[in-house]
Amino acid sequence: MKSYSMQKVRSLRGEISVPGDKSISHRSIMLGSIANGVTRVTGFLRGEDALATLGAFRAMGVQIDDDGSNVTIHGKGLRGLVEPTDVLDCGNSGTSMRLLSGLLAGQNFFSVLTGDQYLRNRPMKRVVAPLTKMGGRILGRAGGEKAPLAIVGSRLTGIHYDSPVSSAQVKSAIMLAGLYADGETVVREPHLSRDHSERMLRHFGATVETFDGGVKVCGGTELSARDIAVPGDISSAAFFLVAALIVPHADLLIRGVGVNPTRTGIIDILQAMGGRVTLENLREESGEPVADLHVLGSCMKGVEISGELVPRAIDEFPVICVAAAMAEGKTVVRGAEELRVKETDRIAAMATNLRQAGVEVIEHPDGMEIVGRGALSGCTVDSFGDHRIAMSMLIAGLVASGETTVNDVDCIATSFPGFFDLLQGVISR
Ligand SMILES: O=C(O)C1=C[C@@H](OP(=O)(O)O)[C@@H](O)[C@H](O)C1
Ligand SMILES: C=C(OP(=O)(O)O)C(=O)O
Repeated sequence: MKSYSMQKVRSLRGEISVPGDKSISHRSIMLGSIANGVTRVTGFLRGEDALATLGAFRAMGVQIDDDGSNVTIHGKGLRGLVEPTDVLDCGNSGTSMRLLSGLLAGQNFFSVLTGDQYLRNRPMKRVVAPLTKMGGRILGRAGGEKAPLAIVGSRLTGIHYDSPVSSAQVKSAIMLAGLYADGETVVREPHLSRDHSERMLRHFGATVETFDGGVKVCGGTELSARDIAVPGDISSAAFFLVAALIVPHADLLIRGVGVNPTRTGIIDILQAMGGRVTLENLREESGEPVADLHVLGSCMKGVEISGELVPRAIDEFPVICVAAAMAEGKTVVRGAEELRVKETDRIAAMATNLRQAGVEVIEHPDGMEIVGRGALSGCTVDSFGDHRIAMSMLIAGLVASGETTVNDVDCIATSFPGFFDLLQGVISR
């Protein structure tokens, strides 16, 4: 297992672009594969998670070419996938496993989904239960809670489902199953989660109706291939946003970042903390808003985060914790119990690691309190096998005294290939 050590930096400046959005990359392969015609994807994220999705569709008979620039998907239509001859390995990717569960539940073949030690420990009943209500037949370990999941493709019927969690993976799994179901499928959620599936389905010509609190899809409609330009991932940009805010006098421009309002909680939170982040050159590509983000070193203060902001910033909490530790005053996060069921328990992991860096952290079942002290001490910490914990602690290392070592950093490749080079390119010591 590789470790990486970071020393305190003197400054951070430059112009960068971050790799493509992970959520949109997964969905481009899924919808491109079941559409009629050829879908060309630019900006596809070649991280392990999205590549796991790509591998799964190749294993179901879809021709997907990658010339290093464009990914070209030769769509097979709604009913064109074929039974895979082996289990489908989703690696570390919850998005692959949960969305695939929905898509596979309505096929006319058998399939098995598995993943790495972290993914096999994450909750799957949240998709298995509603898919079973639709007529899906899915078995898994621990009574269907854990992968491997064995899926016997079945005839599905649309349902009206009130999801207890604000989760785009749950919502998307049910919507994808809904494409194969008789009648209409409606999903409601407590707060709006990312809506990339809704947007991309519409881009591919599906009838998708969104209303306050939910979404409706109708089964049986064929999709038409459409080209997709994947914007930069705001969840990857988040590490650079926080880096530039906490390094004194930093000045950074991040070009071409997806700024879908269901994903911009990080910007709202950092601005509320006093962070100088501005959106420039706002435009739209493939049905998704995109902008350049300009960020300047800032003095920040603690804030309270809860409610609808939580799903809008769900993957950014580890690095928000670093911003909070460098701010003045207390930051309180509540209503974020979902953080406990990500690649690792992100509340426990960040509490443990920030305490190592000298920060006072109080844990709650659904969140945490971080007492900002505007300074961090160098330390040695673990990634807990979680890419976002690894990158967050390396960002902390930019401003910590002495040296910060993060153990087990290979996981960064799941979402952010090129992270180290990009960071090295903007810092100076
Ligand atoms: O649908 C998606 O692409 C994702 C949804 C979120 O998960 P949940 O739906 O579990 O909140 C997020 O954490 C994950 O990184 C990607
Ligand atoms: C939670 C994440 O992804 P997934 O659920 O797809 O593993 C993430 O990327 O932070």
